[in-house]
Amino acid sequence: MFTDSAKIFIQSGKGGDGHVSFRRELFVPAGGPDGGDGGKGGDVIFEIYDGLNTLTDFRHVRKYIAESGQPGGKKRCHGADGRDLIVRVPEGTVIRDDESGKIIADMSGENRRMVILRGGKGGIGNMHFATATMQAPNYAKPGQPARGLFVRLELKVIADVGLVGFPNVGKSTLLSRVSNARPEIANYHFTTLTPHLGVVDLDEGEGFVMADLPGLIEGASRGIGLGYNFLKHVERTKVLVHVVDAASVEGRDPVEDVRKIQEELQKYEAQLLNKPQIIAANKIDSIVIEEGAEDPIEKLRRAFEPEIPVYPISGVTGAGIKELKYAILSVLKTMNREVTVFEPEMEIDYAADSNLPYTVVKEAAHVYVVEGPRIEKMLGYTNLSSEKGFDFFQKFLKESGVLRDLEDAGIEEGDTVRMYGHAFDYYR
Ligand SMILES: Nc1nc2c(ncn2[C@@H]2O[C@H](COP(=O)(O)OP(=O)(O)OP(=O)(O)O)[C@@H](O)[C@H]2O)c(=O)[nH]1
Repeated sequence: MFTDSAKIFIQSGKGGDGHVSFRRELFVPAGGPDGGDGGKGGDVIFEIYDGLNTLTDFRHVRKYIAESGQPGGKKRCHGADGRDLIVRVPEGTVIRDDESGKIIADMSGENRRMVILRGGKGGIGNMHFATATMQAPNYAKPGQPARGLFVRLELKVIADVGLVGFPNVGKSTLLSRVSNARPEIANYHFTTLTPHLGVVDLDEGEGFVMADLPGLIEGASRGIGLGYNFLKHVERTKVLVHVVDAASVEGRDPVEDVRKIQEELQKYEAQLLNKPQIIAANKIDSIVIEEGAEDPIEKLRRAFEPEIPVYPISGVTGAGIKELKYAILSVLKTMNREVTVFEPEMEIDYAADSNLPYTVVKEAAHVYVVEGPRIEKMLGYTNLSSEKGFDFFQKFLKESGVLRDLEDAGIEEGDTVRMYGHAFDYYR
C-alpha cells in the first residue's frame, strides 16, 4: 500500500557466446578458425529522474531485465551488445540487497546514474584460439552468465516538510492551497494512504517539497497507535508541520492533538522530536469563541511557544498561508539541506558460481585436462594476459580446489595442464 518501499527483481543481460566456425573458401580446403566474439550483455543502470517522487511505479512493474548479448557468428562476426536497462528512480532511493539488507547504492547527491548490475562479457570466438600447435580449435568461450538479484528500494527523503495531523484537520486542503499538488479532498475519515507531494514555489526560485503524510488510522484517538509506515515517512522529512483544527469543527482539541502526535513520535524514535516543528492552526475561518472561553490560538501559543511557533491559517480562505510558507522556508534555510549519502555496504560478487562442476582428468602421461562450466565461466571473465588476471586465475585454482584435485590425481613438476585452449606447466 505504501509507496516508499518496493521489492523488485533486476537482471543483467547474459554475454553472447563466442562462435566456433572455420573459413570455407573455394580452393582453401581447411580454412582457419573464424568464429566471432559474442556481444556484451546489457547493464542494469539506475538513474535519478527529477520528475519522480514516489516509488509507486515499482508496484506495477516488478521485473527489470536487461537484454542479452548476441552470440558471435561465422566470418568473424561480432555479436551485438545487449541494450542496457535504465531504471528511473526518485532522488533519495536507497537500493538494498533484499536477502542481506545491505546497501548496494544510494541514489542521492552525486550518484545520479549508477551501474547496479553489470552485463556479462561476451565470450570470445574460436578465431582467437589458433596457435602454432592448435590450428583448428574446436572451442570458443561462452558469454558470462546473466546476474539476477532481488533488491529493495527505499525512499530515504520524501520531502523537506511533512504535514502531520489527524484525519480531516485539513492537510490535503493546505497542500493543494500552497503547492501544485491536487490531492482529493473529501470530508470523510479514511485517511490518505500514500504521501501526496507538492512543490511549494516561493519567489526568486526558492521553494521546497511538502508532503501530506499518511498514517493516522481511524480510531487512532481511541488509543490505536500511529502506523509504523507513517513514522517511517516522518523520518524522511526535515521539518514537521502539525496541522490542527483550531475551530474544533469535529470536536477535536488542537493542543491535545499535537501532544498525542508528539508522544507517538517519541515512542517510535525520540530523535524525531529534534526536527524543527511548526503548528499550523487551521480552519480559523470557522472559529467561534464562546463567552468566557479562551481563544484556541492563544491556547496553542501558551502551550507550545516559543519552542514551536503557531501560525493561524485557513486552507479554505487562504488567510495566513503566506506567513506560514515563509516561516517554513526560513527554518529550512537554517538547516543543512544537503542529504547524507549512504556508502555502499556490499559489492555484487560476479564470481559467485561456486556450485558449478568441473573435472580433472589425466589425459596422457604428464598431461592433465581440467574442464567444466566452472572453469569455462572463470576463464570467461578473466584476462590471462594481464598480470592481475593471471593472479586471479592462480588464486582461483587454489581456492576452488582445482589445484588439490590435480595433486590428488598425481600431477608432478613440469607436467602440462590444459584448460580450454590454454596450456600451463605445473610448478609447485
Ligand atoms: N472551514 C474550513 N474547513 C476546512 C479548512 N481546511 C479544510 N477544511 C475542510 O475539512 C475537511 C477535511 O479536509 P482535508 O484537507 O481532506 O483533511 P485531511 O487532514 O487532509 O484529511 P485526511 O486526508 O483524511 O488525512 C474538508 O471538508 C475540508 O473542506 C479550513 O481552513 N476551513
